[in-house]
Amino acid sequence: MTSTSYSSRTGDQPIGVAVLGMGNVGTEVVRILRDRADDLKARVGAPVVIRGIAVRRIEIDRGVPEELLTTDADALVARDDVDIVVEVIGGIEKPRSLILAALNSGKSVVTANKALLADYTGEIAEAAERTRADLYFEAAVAGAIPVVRPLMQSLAGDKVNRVVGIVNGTTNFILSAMAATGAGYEESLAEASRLGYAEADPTADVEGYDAAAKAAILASLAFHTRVTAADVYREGISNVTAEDLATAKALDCTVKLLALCERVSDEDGKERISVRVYPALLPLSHPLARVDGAFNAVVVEAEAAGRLMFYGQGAGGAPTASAVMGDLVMAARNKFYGGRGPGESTYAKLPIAPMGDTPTRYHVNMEVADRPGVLSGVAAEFSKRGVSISTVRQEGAGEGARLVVVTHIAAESALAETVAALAELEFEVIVKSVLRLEGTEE
Ligand SMILES: NC(=O)c1ccc[n+]([C@@H]2O[C@H](COP(=O)([O-])OP(=O)(O)OC[C@H]3O[C@@H](n4cnc5c(N)ncnc54)[C@H](O)[C@@H]3O)[C@@H](O)[C@H]2O)c1
Ligand SMILES: N[C@@H](CCO)C(=O)O
Ligand code: NA
Repeated sequence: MTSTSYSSRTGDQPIGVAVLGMGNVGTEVVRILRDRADDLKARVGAPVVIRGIAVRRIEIDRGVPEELLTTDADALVARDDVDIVVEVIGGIEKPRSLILAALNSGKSVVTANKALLADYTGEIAEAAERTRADLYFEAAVAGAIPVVRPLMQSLAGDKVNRVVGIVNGTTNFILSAMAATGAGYEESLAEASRLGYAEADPTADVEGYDAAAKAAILASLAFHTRVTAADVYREGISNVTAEDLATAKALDCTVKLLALCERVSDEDGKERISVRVYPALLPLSHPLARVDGAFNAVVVEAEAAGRLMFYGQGAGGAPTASAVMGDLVMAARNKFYGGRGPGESTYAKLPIAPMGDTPTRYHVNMEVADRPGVLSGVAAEFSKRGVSISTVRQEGAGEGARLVVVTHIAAESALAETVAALAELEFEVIVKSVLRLEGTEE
């Protein structure tokens, strides 16, 4: 006979919450907790009460009673009247020890910290399993957009084959501004920081680390396999030029920083997973091409469900707080009624495919001398390595003519070898840029 555990709480006993960090996200979480206290009580079954808010400096006026503020996050987490810990500090070491302390003592944790989850997913998930504590992190991927819960729960009975998304608001904001108005990279980044989208260190955004952490989380959920940030191939947007965007426009494409998670087969037909983040050309007809500004979108392809698309605000204090609050209500209900949210699922343990085996299409932009034999010489280098050419376009004539080759699907390693060989040709070929082309079938 199985036993069922019910909470012994009554509706008079509040659920105690500790909020760690009062920056962009924490400020909005605290505001909603205070402004919506009656609704939250009705939705949970018991009052949800802030026991304390950990901040770095008390003296700043934050519009909350001063007695709620503390600089001692460890002591706040350890309080007996704290049932749920909301971590919105960011960073790695401090939140790691606070989250582990909370989980080890059976407290529920809600976090928006994708960097931490992607690096320490094993340690944190195992701590939650040991004490059967709740660990919720909807805000960690694509801000307000429900995507963690759909993968973990709604699609738990389906087989997910592919997840492709724009999951970083800052870089999407920058690329959209550069494409639409020709705005500069630096000024767009400064604006994204001012609007509260960028990480404390925006290198995490522009170099793709933030998107890679989110890709690791998405792939873990989609493929029931533990994937960490180190498993994700990553390129950021710092090398994307105004010329790349102009090229994209001429091809009826745009450039987006994509997170791609997919099942791929090795030569023996065994299943592996490929998880990667890079800027890529995307046809304007693709649904992700129309996602602009700090908006994010995630397309999930599942065997029975087919294609699903999730779209919305992927960054910013209030949208992210919405996702945190959804998790907080879940965790509070579990405290009140008993029961537990879903834990980590890693049973499939699929291997990660090396980046060199990853199949993609490429757009190769070359400067060449327009002389007899050059085009056939270039084409020969592609065909020698099994990289099939889809289209070739020449622009200009004489020295410095442009040759633009678009390939069919080829392995990353074959393309890299081709580019290296082109540089060795006796006639002059300068590869100006190589952009991957996603969102097409061939
Ligand atoms: N801003 C967003 O759009 C967004 C979206 C999704 C997820 N996130 C994640 O949410 C987390 C918070 O992001 P944010 O934008 O609010 O960051 P933020 O830098 O605005 O806020 C963090 C706050 O925590 C405080 N803090 C740092 N160390 C502390 C400590 N030891 N004790 C108490 N307070 C401490 C800082 O002073 C700061 O006020 C990060 O993990 C981030 O990756 C942010
Ligand atoms: N810095 C992140 C915040 C949301 O996770 C972004 O720009 O998407
Ligand atoms: Na989300």
